[in-house]
Amino acid sequence: MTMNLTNEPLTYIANQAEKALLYEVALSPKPGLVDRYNSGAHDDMDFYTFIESIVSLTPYLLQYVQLGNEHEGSPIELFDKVRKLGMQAEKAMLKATKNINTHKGANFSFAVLLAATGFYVNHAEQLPFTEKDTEKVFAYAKAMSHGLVTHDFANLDAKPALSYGEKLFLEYGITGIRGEAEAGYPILSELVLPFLRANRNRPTEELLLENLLLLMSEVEDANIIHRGGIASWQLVKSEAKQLLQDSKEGNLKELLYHYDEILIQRHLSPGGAADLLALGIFFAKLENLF
Ligand SMILES: CC(C)(COP(=O)(O)OP(=O)(O)OC[C@H]1O[C@@H](n2cnc3c(N)ncnc32)[C@H](O[C@H]2O[C@H](COP(=O)(O)OP(=O)(O)OP(=O)(O)O)[C@@H](O)[C@H]2O)[C@@H]1O)[C@@H](O)C(=O)NCCC(=O)NCCS
Ligand SMILES: Nc1ncnc2[nH]cnc12
Repeated sequence: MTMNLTNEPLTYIANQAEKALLYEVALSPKPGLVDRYNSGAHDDMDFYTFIESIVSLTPYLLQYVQLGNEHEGSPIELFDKVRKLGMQAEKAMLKATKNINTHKGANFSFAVLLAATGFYVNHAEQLPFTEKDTEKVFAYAKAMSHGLVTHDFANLDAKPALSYGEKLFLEYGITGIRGEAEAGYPILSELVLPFLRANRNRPTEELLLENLLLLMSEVEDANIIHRGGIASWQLVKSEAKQLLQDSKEGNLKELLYHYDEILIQRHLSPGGAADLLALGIFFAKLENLF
């Protein structure tokens, strides 16, 4: 029998997710992405669309944590509950953005990870998180998402309209955000969080911009692939790696302004990396890293 917490620590957890979404969109200059300076390679959304989107998702962030905290069944049963709530959140988001997809991927992952966090946290003293706490949440998220890829991508041939993610699975076997969830978010546990922990004393903006480049150099970003194909994605990955090297000269922002122009010209946007950056910020906040 689990002990359900009062709302205060649960609200605290949901607030860190809201902050993470705000930090991500405010971070500038981000190559190809919407930020404070421009709309990157997007002509249907801007900074304010993201503000509307985040405000529409905010009440759901707390509900995801509460759902997890009150849950008493299996991890798969929690996934089923949270998927339904996530669909309502997705509807609210699309209403607020006038049908623009700002945070479909982020909403999905925050739903899974906030529910897993809510399930894991039974004592207010568990906050702030240690590395071990974060790992336990990933393990639970993995159990929640067991079988997701097989389940979601079964019978695609019979579906009349396919999402970008579904098309990429059929064409290349790319599993996107579902694959990341089913594996327990290794990109966060093995790449993002070790980087943020090791560099916790650096200025936040610089740290997060570098973290975004690090993600762009590794993530199988379905957004870049659906817009530009595999060759464009490979090129972006190697360019991001090179930029990380070059920025050791202390000119990170200058390099990023320039690379933003390049990705705008190529009409490419690393939306998957942006979502993962927000998730990384959330756990960094729970661990009090900045
Ligand atoms: C499982 C769902 C959440 C999504 O399934 P669906 O098949 O509908 O969508 P996907 O195409 O698979 O993409 C989902 C979003 O995931 C992001 N993403 C892509 N690659 C990765 C990756 N490697 N790691 C992490 N995240 C990734 C990506 O989001 C970003 O892109 C958005 C813009 O995308 P898009 O609409 O394609 O826009 P444009 O390129 O601008 O398109 P055009 O204008 O050119 O047409 C941006 O917002 C970023 O967020 C993908 O969009 C869903 O089906 C589901 O289960 N929903 C249920 C509700 C729910 O979430 N429940 C709670 C959890 S169980
Ligand atoms: N800042 C951003 N710009 C474009 N797409 C995104 N998806 C998530 N964050 C984004």
